[in-house]
Amino acid sequence: MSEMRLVVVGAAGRMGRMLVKTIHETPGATLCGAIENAGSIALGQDAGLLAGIGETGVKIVDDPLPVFAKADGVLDFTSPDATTHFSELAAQARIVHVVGTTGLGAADMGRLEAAARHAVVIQSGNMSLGVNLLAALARKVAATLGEEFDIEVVEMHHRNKVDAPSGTALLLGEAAAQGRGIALADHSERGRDGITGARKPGAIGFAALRGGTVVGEHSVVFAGPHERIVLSHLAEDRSLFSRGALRAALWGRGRKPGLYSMDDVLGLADI
Ligand SMILES: NC(=O)C1=CN([C@@H]2O[C@H](COP(=O)(O)OP(=O)(O)OC[C@H]3O[C@@H](n4cnc5c(N)ncnc54)[C@H](OP(=O)(O)O)[C@@H]3O)[C@@H](O)[C@H]2O)C=CC1
Ligand SMILES: O=C(O)C1=N[C@H](C(=O)O)C[C@H](O)C1
Repeated sequence: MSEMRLVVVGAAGRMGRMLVKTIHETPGATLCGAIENAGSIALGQDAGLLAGIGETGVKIVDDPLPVFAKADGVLDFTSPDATTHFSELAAQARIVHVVGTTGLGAADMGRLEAAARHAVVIQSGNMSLGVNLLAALARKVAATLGEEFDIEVVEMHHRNKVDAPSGTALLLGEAAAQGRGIALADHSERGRDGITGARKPGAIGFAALRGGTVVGEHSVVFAGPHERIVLSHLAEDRSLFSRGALRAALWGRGRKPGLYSMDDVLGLADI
């Protein structure tokens, strides 16, 4: 099969630059386009030079339409507004859309589902193998332990992260809720402050720390009578996420339209 031609949107961002580098290192994939916001100071620059891998001949532009028309897939770690817009364009072009963007609300997910009727959309709050394995473990542990074990999800990220709780924290909370057979929306406790009253039985709590350059750290705490089980993942480098995104794109090529997760890509759905 020919190399998969990939576009990176948000190409000047932290993840965008890492994705450009990872495409360069991945057999079977080639960079065919790089998109940034209109008005970005990165417009006109070579995406490879910006990513520190040398000249690629792919200049960063702000019009996705002609670029998507020549591509097989798009890697998208941007913002919820940008991602929902790109999902419509990717669906029109019938190309694979890998969505790493977090902070997506229910309406945004509805727009991704609509796009997935026409194209392959792979969405996950965390593209790393380790976190998706951790989620499968959290599901199992939650299914095994009773309600006398309180579940708390704790995360820490760098000072520039704009959304909380992180997409990963929500993914882990969702896995724990599935294990318990409950709906996360009805049991989540966020942002405790002041006289909160005692913890509600069966709640799944979230706490978010921000600071420094932390790539991403997550723990699911099961706190029971006189003992605690803590499942943790520490991301040491963003290439974890970009390599997962590349794996997802290559997996998605030629598949039937639909909304897929990293569990599908990694074969973890039955664990
Ligand atoms: N699922 C996963 O595994 C991971 C997910 N993420 C998520 O990815 C997202 C991005 O993170 P990060 O790279 O750190 O953030 P950055 O802010 O560094 O990068 C986002 C980039 O997208 C650009 N952008 C925003 N809107 C548009 C648009 N309409 N068109 C083109 N480009 C646009 C931004 O430009 P500008 O600055 O001009 O707005 C910026 O360059 C976040 O939601 C984060 O949580 C991050 C790591 C892993
Ligand atoms: O913004 C980040 O940096 C990250 N975002 C994702 C999230 O919200 O969970 C994934 C990773 O933890 C890094």
